[in-house]
Amino acid sequence: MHRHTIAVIGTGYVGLTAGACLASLGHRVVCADLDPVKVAELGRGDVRILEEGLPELVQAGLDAGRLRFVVGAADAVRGARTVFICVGTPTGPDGRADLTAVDAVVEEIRTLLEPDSVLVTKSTVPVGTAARVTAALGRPDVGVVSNPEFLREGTSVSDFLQPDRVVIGSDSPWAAAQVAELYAGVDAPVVIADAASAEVVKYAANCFLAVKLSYVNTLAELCEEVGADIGRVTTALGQDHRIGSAFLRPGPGWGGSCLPKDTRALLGTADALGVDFPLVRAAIGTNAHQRTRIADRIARLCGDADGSLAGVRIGLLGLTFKAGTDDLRDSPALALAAELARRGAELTAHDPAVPATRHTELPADINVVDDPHQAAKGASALVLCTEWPHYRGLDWARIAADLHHPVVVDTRNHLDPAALSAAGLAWHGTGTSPVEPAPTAV
Ligand SMILES: NC(=O)c1ccc[n+]([C@@H]2O[C@H](COP(=O)([O-])OP(=O)(O)OC[C@H]3O[C@@H](n4cnc5c(N)ncnc54)[C@H](O)[C@@H]3O)[C@@H](O)[C@H]2O)c1
Ligand SMILES: O=c1ccn([C@@H]2O[C@H](COP(=O)(O)OP(=O)(O)O[C@H]3O[C@H](CO)[C@@H](O)[C@H](O)[C@H]3O)[C@@H](O)[C@H]2O)c(=O)[nH]1
Repeated sequence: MHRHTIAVIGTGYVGLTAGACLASLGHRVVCADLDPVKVAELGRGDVRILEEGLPELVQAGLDAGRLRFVVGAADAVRGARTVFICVGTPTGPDGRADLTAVDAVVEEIRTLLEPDSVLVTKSTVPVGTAARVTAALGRPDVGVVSNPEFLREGTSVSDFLQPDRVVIGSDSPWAAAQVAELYAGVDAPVVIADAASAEVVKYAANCFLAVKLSYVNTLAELCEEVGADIGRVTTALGQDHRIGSAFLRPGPGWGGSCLPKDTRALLGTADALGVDFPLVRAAIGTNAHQRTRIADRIARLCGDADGSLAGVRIGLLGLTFKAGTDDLRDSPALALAAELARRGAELTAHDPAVPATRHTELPADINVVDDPHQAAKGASALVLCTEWPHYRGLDWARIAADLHHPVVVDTRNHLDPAALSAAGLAWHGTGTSPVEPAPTAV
C-alpha cells in the first residue's frame, strides 16, 4: 500500500476520527484546527470528546510519529498530496448549509496547495459545492473530490474503518483514484461517482434515515391508540429484508448534529431548485411533534388537563441526543426539556456524559445532578430520554420511594417494565400499553 502525506482541516468528530484512522492505516497525517488550546491538548494525546477507541488511536498515531497537530490550515497543507476539509457546515439563516468555514479554508490554502494535489470535501456540503470549490480555487492542477463521511458519533472509529461503503465523487478520474488509494486498507465497496452524485448521496442517506424514524414514531403513536405493540410491529417489519431492521426504534425524536441540519439543508436546496420534497418536510414536522406529544402525555399523568405542568417537578434521565456520545447538539432531550419548562415544570436532569460542571452549556432552568437517583427525588415523574445502558440497572425500589408519584415515562422503551412494576412503579413506554405497578409491590 502507498503511504501518503495527508492534511486534515478541522479536528471535530469527523476530522479527528479521519486523521487518527488514516494514520492507523499507515499514512502520515497532519491535522489542523483554529483552536490553539485544542491543538495543544491533542498534541499531548488529550482527546476531549467521547468516542470509543479514539484516544487510543490518537496516542498510537502520535507515538508512531504518523500524526501531528498544528494551528491553522496553512501549516498543515505544506507537503500534503491530499487535503481533507472537515470543518462544520451548520444551518445558515435560510435553512441551507452555511459554507462560511469551508470557503474560509479554501481561501486560506488556495495558493499554498502543492502542485497536482487533491482537495477533498469530507464535510457535509450541498450539491454544487465541488464546482464552487473548483471555481474558488482557480487551480486547474488541483483535483477536487467529494468524499462524504457516514460515521456515527459514539462509534466513529469503527464506522470509519469498517464502513458500509466509501463514496468518492469527482469530475477528475485521477483525483478520485488518488483518494480511493488512501482507503486501500479499508475492506468496503468503493463507489466512484461524479462529484454531484456523491454530494447528493450524503443528504439522501441522512434524510432517508430521518424519514424512516419519523415513520416509526408515528406508527408508535398509532399503536398507542389501537392497543398494539410497536416492538412487535417493528420486529416483523424489519424481517422484511427490503425494509431492514435497523433504525426502527421509536423514541423522543431524532436529533444530533447531522439529521436535523441535513434535512433542513436538503429542503433548502430542493426549494432553491424549485423541487418540492414533501416527504422530508413531513419528517421534520413529525419530529417536532414528538416533544409536544410526550409533554402532553406527561401532563396527563401528573399535570393539569389543560397540559400545564406549573410547579410540577420532573426528573430527566439523559440529555445527549443518543447514548454513547457527549454531544448535546439538537438533542431531543433538550427539546423536550424546553417544552416541559415552557409548561412550567421544574427540571432536574442526569446524564453520565454531562457532569454538573457542564451546566453552562445547558438552559439555566435545568438543574443538572451527578447521580441518576437524585433526578428522581421529589419528582412527579421520571422521564428517560437517552438510552444509556446503565439506566436499566438503577435501584428502582429506591426510585419508587423517592418519587412523589410512582411514574416512569420511557420515551425509548429502554427499561425493563417488569422490574419497574415489581418495584411499585408504573411504566409508560412509547407505542405500547403502560404497565402498572405489580399488586404485591403496592
Ligand atoms: N459529527 C458527525 O457525526 C458527522 C458525521 C458525518 C459528517 N459530518 C459532517 O462533517 C463536518 C464536521 O462535523 P463535526 O461534527 O466534526 O464538526 P465539529 O464542529 O465537531 O468540528 C469542526 C472543527 O473544525 C474547526 N475549524 C473550523 N474552521 C476551521 C479552519 N478554518 N481551520 C481549521 N479548523 C477549523 C473547528 O474549530 C472545529 O474543531 C460537518 O459538515 C458535518 O455535517 C459530521
Ligand atoms: O432506531 C433509532 C435510531 C436512531 N434514533 C435517533 O436518531 C438520531 C440519530 O442517530 P444516529 O444516526 O445514530 O446519530 P449520528 O451520530 O448523528 O449519525 C447520523 O448522522 C451522521 C452525520 O451526518 C451520519 O454520518 C450517520 O450516518 C447518521 O447515522 C438520534 O437522536 C438517535 O437517538 C432513534 O430514535 N431510533
